[in-house]
Amino acid sequence: MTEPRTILIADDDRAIRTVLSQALGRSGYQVRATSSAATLWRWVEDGEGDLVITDVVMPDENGLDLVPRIKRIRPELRVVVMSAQSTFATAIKATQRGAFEYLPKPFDLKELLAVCERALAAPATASAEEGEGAAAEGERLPLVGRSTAMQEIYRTVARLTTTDLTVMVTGESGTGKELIARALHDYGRRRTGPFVAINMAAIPRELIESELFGHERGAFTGALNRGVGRFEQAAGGTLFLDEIGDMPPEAQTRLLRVLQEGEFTTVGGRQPIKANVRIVAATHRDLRQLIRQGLFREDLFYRLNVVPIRLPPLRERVEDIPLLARHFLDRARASGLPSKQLAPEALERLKLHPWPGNARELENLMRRLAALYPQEVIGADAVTAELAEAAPATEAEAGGQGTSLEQAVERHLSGFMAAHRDGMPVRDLYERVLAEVERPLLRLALAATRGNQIKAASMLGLNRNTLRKKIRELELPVVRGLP
Ligand SMILES: Nc1ncnc2c1ncn2[C@@H]1O[C@H](COP(=O)(O)OP(=O)(O)OP(=O)(O)O)[C@@H](O)[C@H]1O
Repeated sequence: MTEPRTILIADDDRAIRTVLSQALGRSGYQVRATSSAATLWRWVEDGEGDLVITDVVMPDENGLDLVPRIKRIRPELRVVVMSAQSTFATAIKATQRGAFEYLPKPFDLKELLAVCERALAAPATASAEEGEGAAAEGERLPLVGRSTAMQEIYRTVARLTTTDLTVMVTGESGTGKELIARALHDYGRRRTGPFVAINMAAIPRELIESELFGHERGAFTGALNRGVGRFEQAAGGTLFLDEIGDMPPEAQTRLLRVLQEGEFTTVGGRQPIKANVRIVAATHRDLRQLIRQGLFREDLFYRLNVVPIRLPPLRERVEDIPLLARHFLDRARASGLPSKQLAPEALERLKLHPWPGNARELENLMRRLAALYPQEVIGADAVTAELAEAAPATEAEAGGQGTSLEQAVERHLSGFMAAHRDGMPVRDLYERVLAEVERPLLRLALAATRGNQIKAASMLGLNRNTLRKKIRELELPVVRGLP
């Protein structure tokens, strides 16, 4: 029999001390619990305990301030921080000050037990976590929302700030994917380096490789000088590959090679250059489906999807709406718009909306309300009116059931427009949008005819050669005999 391990608990809430002591005791641990930071500190100084679980807000001292002090005198002693102030700032602070894990309250006892087990099992590294003393502890952190889903994301982001792992952020348009990428950079190891973003959907396909990797003079028509690519610009920092699902196949192959070999060459160049970037990729598309359709390389997916972060749509975390709305009104005021409040009924109204454009749609709505409505307190009517104003035609107005496809397309397109409003080359929008429709249409027709192009062409009412040409242009996979 090995000696039972001792866990030190500090929390000023007696009920929590009791519940934790019982649960940990039942699992075979020895427990000492106190309501004060001072007592915990004395125990630690005396060399007691194999693990610490501490609350943040205690009457005599903030638990977060205690963590670095504990790490200084007993670097091997793991500290788990729990807090009811479940903000992004708490998650980041806990991690950067050297906590082993951060648990937003309320948490599941099973989860706590799992954390304790991990904390006691993992070999102790004597060095304090690297973030300690980091410049960016972030009092004015940009990520808002306290839903369970967001808290899980904060914990993941906080943990990832001490690593250089590749991250894949997925979520609908406007859910905050870029914001997460920035948070990973701003609070990560590479925060003093550059943050460079590139949006695959906003750059003409034929230029993506040279944008990413740079080009030599004369590498292609129009390349009058050597061009530095984003990989080189981001050296020492973070490279954000936005809308990665829109990356053309050749660029995918090249990117895969860079990830495998850790170096790249410019377009037209021979000299390998060391890649020194942390990669964060993002997409609103379903990459697994793109893989099935032959449009995204599976091997590249696994290289990028090292740590996946899924951002839930706003309609799945309506409890975040009041805080977010407040945050966006504050931002509107900071940009010179009048100060506004939302009446409780207005907030209730906001919670009923489906938010196809997510946080971005809410942000735009708050700006409009701040700009257009004279009253200081915004009521439910104003919200309803503005939501109706901005919405695509409703089913009833547009004539019932038959228009649902049109609505779906319109919603998709408005998301597309919103997503690219900052950097979309507007010249070929018509073509691009038609291609968006063409691709699934042709794919489905080919699937329905088991890849028989003659039948598919006749089904579509297209000339066979036209279909063949389109298949080539749209880079559709040619598969025969599909079920
Ligand atoms: N949790 C959040 N807290 C505060 N602001 C947020 C949050 N989520 C999103 N936002 C804000 O909403 C807007 C849209 O976010 P962002 O651009 O990061 O979304 P995205 O998912 O990258 O969108 P797209 O896929 O369309 O590029 C930004 O102004 C961002 O600051």
